[in-house]
Amino acid sequence: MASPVTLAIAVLAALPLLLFLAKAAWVTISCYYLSPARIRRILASQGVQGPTPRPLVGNLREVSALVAESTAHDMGSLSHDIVGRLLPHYLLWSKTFGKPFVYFYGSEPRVCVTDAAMVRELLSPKHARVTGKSWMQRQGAKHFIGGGLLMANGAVWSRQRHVVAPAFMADRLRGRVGHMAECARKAVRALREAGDYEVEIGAHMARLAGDVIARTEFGTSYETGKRIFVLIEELQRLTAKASRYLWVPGSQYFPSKYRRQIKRLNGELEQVLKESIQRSREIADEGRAPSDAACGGRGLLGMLLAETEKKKNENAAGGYYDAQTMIDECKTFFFAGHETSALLLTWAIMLLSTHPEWQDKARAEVAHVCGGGPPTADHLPKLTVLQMVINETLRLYPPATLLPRMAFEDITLGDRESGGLRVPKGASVWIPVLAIHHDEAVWGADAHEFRPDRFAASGGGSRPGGGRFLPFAAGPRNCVGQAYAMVEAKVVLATMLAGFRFGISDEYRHAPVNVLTLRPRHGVPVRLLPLPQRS
Ligand code: HEM
Repeated sequence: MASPVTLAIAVLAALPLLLFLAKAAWVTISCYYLSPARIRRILASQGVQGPTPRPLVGNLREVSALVAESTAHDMGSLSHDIVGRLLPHYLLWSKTFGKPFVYFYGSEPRVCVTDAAMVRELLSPKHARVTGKSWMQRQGAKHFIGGGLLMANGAVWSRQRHVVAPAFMADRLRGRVGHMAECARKAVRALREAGDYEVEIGAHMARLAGDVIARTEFGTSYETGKRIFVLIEELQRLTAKASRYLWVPGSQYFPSKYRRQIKRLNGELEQVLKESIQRSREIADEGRAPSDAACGGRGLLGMLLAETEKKKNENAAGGYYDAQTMIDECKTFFFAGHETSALLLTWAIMLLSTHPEWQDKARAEVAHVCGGGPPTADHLPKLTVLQMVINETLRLYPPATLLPRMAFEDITLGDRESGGLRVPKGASVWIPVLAIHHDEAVWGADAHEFRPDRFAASGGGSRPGGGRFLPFAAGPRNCVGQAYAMVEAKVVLATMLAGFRFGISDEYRHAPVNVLTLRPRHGVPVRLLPLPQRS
């Protein structure tokens, strides 16, 4: 039997481990039980109710079951009334518990807010530093975009935003229009030469949007960057699978087949990006970069390289653009600048194919403004019908259907005296953009119809919904690529309209689904009728 001295030594030796385990247990209980329960109580005291959450899993099972049921089949008709299909839990719970209501995504409380004034306030500069992306979101995106701008928070986000934002200013965008038009012309030429009567346009738009971002921001092409896009897409798919159990405490450390695959693919992606960045750096160092190429020129990669150079010259320690941040930022922009734009173009072509009267109007405007030539920076503001079509597409089919913001401090939305909403630290506010865009109280009885002229009063502008048009979010943390995306959409759609008449294929099955972004489950097959081209 051990003597009391030996026992005391053993206890002392094990003390750090015991303390560590006790701390881990306390943090787990606090994160997964005490804090969510506290937030639920505070919200309930203000009348904010919701479905009863189960321990750990919250209301995840209900959300999954409702969405699985509503999206089990294609839509019977080509209706744009898609809120019940994509956000069935929102419809059910807002009806049952009123607005706002709260549900639990695992142990993360999500307060669903639609009130226009509260949404505006939440997205305003007032809360920009004290709200951001939650642990769950960051963990979910960690392996395919890492700590780039989209997932950064607080002071780090602010600095990163400050560095990249100038790359997307209006004066710099003018220089991109020629490249975008060239990419679009190449795509139209390839489609005409292939002679395909019927094509799945989504795949072509994804490739074209990839070509545009690769060329304008990274000084490369879709073909060269192809491996990057393929890897990001694959990583996104695997990460979504691996994240299904993030609600289980410590699950991020469990070994799984997905995690092994993610590690391997992420390693490959980072290697490809490192080589590409190194190549650009060498070209810039040798002064071989053409004046308008990405490196050393106007593109994002050029700005990031300049930033790291600046840090090196200043000999600054802990600069925000170290090698890993640079790689994460490249991943972020390859991802964010590609998929959403491709979806906007795809849905716009679906809507124009099914509304020939708007297709004719938009084509007539393109012919009138561009005179049969490629669209230029000076033409774009004059394409107001096209602008209305793009806005109406983004209203009906916003690629990002939900906007999440976690409160890192207690915040109050609205006037506390007159019934403002106190959002406790640790709660996420979710803005259901899709539901707001389809709200009849905002847009009228025809809210689910494709009626681009509702944007006519503002000359194709974006404000008829009184600040409730949010495809790019709003405030300081809005989409940094918004102007870029609009320029790109106009250039591509103008070129497509000049190249073809399009109609929806009999094979088209209307089945919008929300897989991180709002996409057509079976793609969008269209019939293309080539139009005569100016020689
Ligand atoms: C139709 C096309 C696009 C749509 C609908 C769209 C939508 C959005 C939305 C809603 C956000 C806010 C997300 C959030 O905070 O949760 C966002 C952020 C962002 N977008 Fe876009 N986007 C589009 C195109 C682009 C393009 C072309 C780029 C890059 C060239 C881009 C880069 C980004 C980045 C980096 C952020 C994070 C900004 C920040 O947190 O400061 N997006 N986008």
